[in-house]
Amino acid sequence: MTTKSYEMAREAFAAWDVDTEAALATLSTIPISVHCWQGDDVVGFETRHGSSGGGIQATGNHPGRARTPDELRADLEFAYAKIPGRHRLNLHACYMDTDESPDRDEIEVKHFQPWIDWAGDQGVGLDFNPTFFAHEKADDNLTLSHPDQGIRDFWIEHGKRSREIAAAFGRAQGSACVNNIWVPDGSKDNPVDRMGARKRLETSLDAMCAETLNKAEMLDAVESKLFGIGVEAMTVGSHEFYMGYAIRRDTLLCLDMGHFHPTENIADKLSAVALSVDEILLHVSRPMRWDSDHVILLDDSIRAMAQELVFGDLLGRTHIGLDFFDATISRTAAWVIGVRNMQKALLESMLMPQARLKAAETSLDFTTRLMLTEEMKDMPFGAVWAEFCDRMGVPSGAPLISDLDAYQASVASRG
Ligand SMILES: C[C@H](O)[C@H](O)[C@@H](O)C(=O)CO
Ligand SMILES: [Mn+2]
Repeated sequence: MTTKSYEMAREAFAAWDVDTEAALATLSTIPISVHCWQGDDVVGFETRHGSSGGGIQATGNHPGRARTPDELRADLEFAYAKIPGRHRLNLHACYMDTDESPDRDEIEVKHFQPWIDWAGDQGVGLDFNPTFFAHEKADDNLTLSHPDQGIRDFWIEHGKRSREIAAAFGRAQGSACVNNIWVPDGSKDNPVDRMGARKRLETSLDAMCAETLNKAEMLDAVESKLFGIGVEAMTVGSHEFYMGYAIRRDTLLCLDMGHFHPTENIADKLSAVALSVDEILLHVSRPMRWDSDHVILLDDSIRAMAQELVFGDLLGRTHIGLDFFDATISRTAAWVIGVRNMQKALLESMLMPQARLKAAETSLDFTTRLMLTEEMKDMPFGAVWAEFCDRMGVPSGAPLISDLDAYQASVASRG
């Protein structure tokens, strides 16, 4: 039964020609790809470990880190139950679930079979990522662009196998698995041969992706980065590098909100790159002074991103993934808060009087545009969101907080 506050909200939005029912129906169809690595601080489940973190690091020591695939799956099941709608899981190769100890160039579909089975049972679609960090052969902060052909070949093989695993995920689940390629390669100090490094990266990517796989099963994406810890002077896979690569090789382009200069508006990039690539992958994140990967808030940067997706009609060709990892708070709460904030931002954008705003802009009536956007801030979005949660059978408000607290208490004794 709909609440009185929702009925009032529905009428308030209708007065601006906004259909809340249509917005709720659309929101229920948008999957968010939930990143597995928030659950265990990007550690993974391999038995062999290297020292290289690739310049990414989860900080904090909150109790409850998932130590096994079973613990991670239990945490995910809890989190999904507190998030309205049906969503996906973004799995990294280092989260294999097997008694064997394959090196990265030896991974096979069988090492991920428990994830495929679980995802099928849960109705969760899987996305995938080769893992080019946390390995002794990545300790130079160079992988696919390493000057040593042997090291490049090792990582090319890892990438090939990852694509096959992603395709197997896609076949099993009946929807394309996005296979996102991020390599940490870069240079701490000023390099003298940027061109050499970039040519090597391009050649390696080409070798890795040489086999044409069915796009209905697997979609390659490439993720750029401005800089990382230890690679301050140059990242080989910069934005310009991958933008060009994605266009030349017809892959998805991944835009991570933490991978640009802090003054850049990442939302502004969506419409620009959408004219050159068919599909986009987003890593929605919250950089604070650097690529710190804080849990996303319902803040202006997320709202702007969501508004571009909705107003630019980009939802149909954008895969929304999250990328943050905070180990100072409950990891399950971090997932729930982050995914819900992304959904809230999308809902708010869908509830904007888009036609009126665009008409004002087209007629150069910037006063009306400004008045409208500011008036909208007083609209009862919360009542529509609460209705969505209610219809989807998930709690919000105080009951949600007590569920999150109770689950955290139940995992706090993990060693
Ligand atoms: C674990 C992910 O692959 C990683 O966060 C990557 O997407 C990235 O953003 C590195 O900074
Ligand atoms: Mn990322």
